[in-house]
Amino acid sequence: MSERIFITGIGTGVGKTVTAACVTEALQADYWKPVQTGLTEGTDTEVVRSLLTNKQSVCHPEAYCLQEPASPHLAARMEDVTINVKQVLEMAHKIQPAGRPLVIEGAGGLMVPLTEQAFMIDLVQDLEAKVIIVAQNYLGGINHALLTARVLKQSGIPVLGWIFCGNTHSNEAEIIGWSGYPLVGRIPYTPLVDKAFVKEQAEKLSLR
Ligand SMILES: Nc1ncnc2c1ncn2[C@@H]1O[C@H](COP(=O)(O)OP(=O)(O)OP(=O)(O)O)[C@@H](O)[C@H]1O
Ligand SMILES: C[C@H](N)[C@H](N)CCCCCC(=O)O
Ligand SMILES: [Mg+2]
Repeated sequence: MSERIFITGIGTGVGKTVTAACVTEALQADYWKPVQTGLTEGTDTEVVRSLLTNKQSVCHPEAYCLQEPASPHLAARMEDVTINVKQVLEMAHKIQPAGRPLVIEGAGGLMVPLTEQAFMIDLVQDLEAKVIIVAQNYLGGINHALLTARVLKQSGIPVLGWIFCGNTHSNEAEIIGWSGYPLVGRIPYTPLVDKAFVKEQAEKLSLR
């Protein structure tokens, strides 16, 4: 099986999609967001597709698209949809490009319920993916970052390291030091997230 890289975050809105675009561009990988919640502002898949320069990468359709901007299990409950994890895994197998990595973006953080029985972290385990954790600097972020790191460590999931999105801050050294996971990269704040920015950031990531 080709490599699967799961992009998680210390929470929602921390820059997972922008980071996923940079990682996808850097590896000329394919991109997949299995479960999208919240559709009014467009989907993460559309955003990533619009940010890639290389011609190889394919952005695959979601397994589930749910209207409500909420945790997948709640959005599914509201729309009377059953998220079938087995189907998600079968789809991952079907779309995985031969010889190329698949970058997979979660919804929210790792302890977000995906179904009434399973969390996002359970999907990471089932997918046998390696994880990149996206962190952002805000008051309370050290706690969110280290909780994420601890749950990954306790689950024995392989972690490639941290990508910090937004302005640099001394919290980064704390998060790296306490977690023991390395720095994969920094994606600085920009007034305009566009293809040129993503390409430039992709070249700076330490992914190998
Ligand atoms: N480096 C950056 N510079 C400027 N804006 C950014 C940067 N990174 C992310 N953003 C913006 O911040 C917002 C949240 O980022 P993003 O959509 O990547 O978060 P997310 O973690 O993927 O959220 P979700 O949990 O909804 O998937 C977006 O409007 C995005 O364009
Ligand atoms: C709608 C949002 N942008 C994300 N797609 C889903 C975030 C779920 C977060 C749930 C939670 O941690 O409370
Ligand atoms: Mg996103």
